[in-house]
Amino acid sequence: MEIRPLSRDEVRQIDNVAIEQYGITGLMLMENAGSGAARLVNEIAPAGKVAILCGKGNNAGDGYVIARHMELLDREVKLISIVDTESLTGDAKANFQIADRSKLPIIAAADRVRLAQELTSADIIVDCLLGTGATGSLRGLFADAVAIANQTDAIRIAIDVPTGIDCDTGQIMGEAFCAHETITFVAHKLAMQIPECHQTFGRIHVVGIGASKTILQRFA
Ligand SMILES: NC(=O)C1=CN([C@@H]2O[C@H](COP(=O)(O)OP(=O)(O)OC[C@H]3O[C@@H](n4cnc5c(N)ncnc54)[C@H](O)[C@@H]3O)[C@@H](O)[C@H]2O)[C@@H](O)CC1
Ligand SMILES: [K+]
Repeated sequence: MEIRPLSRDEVRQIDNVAIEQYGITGLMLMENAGSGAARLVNEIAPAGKVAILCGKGNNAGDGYVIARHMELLDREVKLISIVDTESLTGDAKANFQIADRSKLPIIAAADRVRLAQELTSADIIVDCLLGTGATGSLRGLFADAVAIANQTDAIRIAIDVPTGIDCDTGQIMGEAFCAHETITFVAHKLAMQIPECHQTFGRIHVVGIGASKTILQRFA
């Protein structure tokens, strides 16, 4: 089913309707998002070490799901959290805990030096720092992580939206993760229609999250 480009508010509406009116839980949506993204990452970059950069919100939650599915695809994968994982909440926390109990490598990178060490050894960097919940200029280590990732030779893959670009307006908030590929959920976001932004998004792929046709049809 073809969906038109969506605003931040519209994707939130879809998530909320699926969760509140249809009983498709946030965890189900995240599992579909993350497993679909993992399969695509594996297709886009079938060999090499994968580093998944994680922030604090549900975009990070996707990262923890992606890591679990990448491991099942026999990929060498590590998670790099730039926030204190104790501060995670909701579905992101749940998927962090699953990853942790599953003994996936989760590295706490609390400073620039550690971040640079961890990112320079990766062949593929997956950006799960910020998604549609990003507001304002990148703060603290978020800005450092984006800058360091952009300086590497790795294949850079953004999940949902590259960190640092506003998904509605395309405005760059300081520096944006310069993605070779973006795996976005449900449909393109408004900024993906803006020609000046194409360089930041790279090639765009759409992955469904399992919201049913009755939920999506008003956005067709
Ligand atoms: N149930 C759902 O709503 C689903 C959400 N999904 C994912 O969730 C994402 C949206 O999740 P959230 O709304 O939690 O948002 P984000 O994951 O974008 O995170 C927002 C959080 O990051 C921090 N933050 C915001 N702007 C910042 C800045 N400029 N610098 C540093 N920190 C900043 C704040 O703590 C904020 O609470 C989507 O992009 C998608 O990847 C998918 O898993 C599909 C299902
Ligand atoms: K992202």
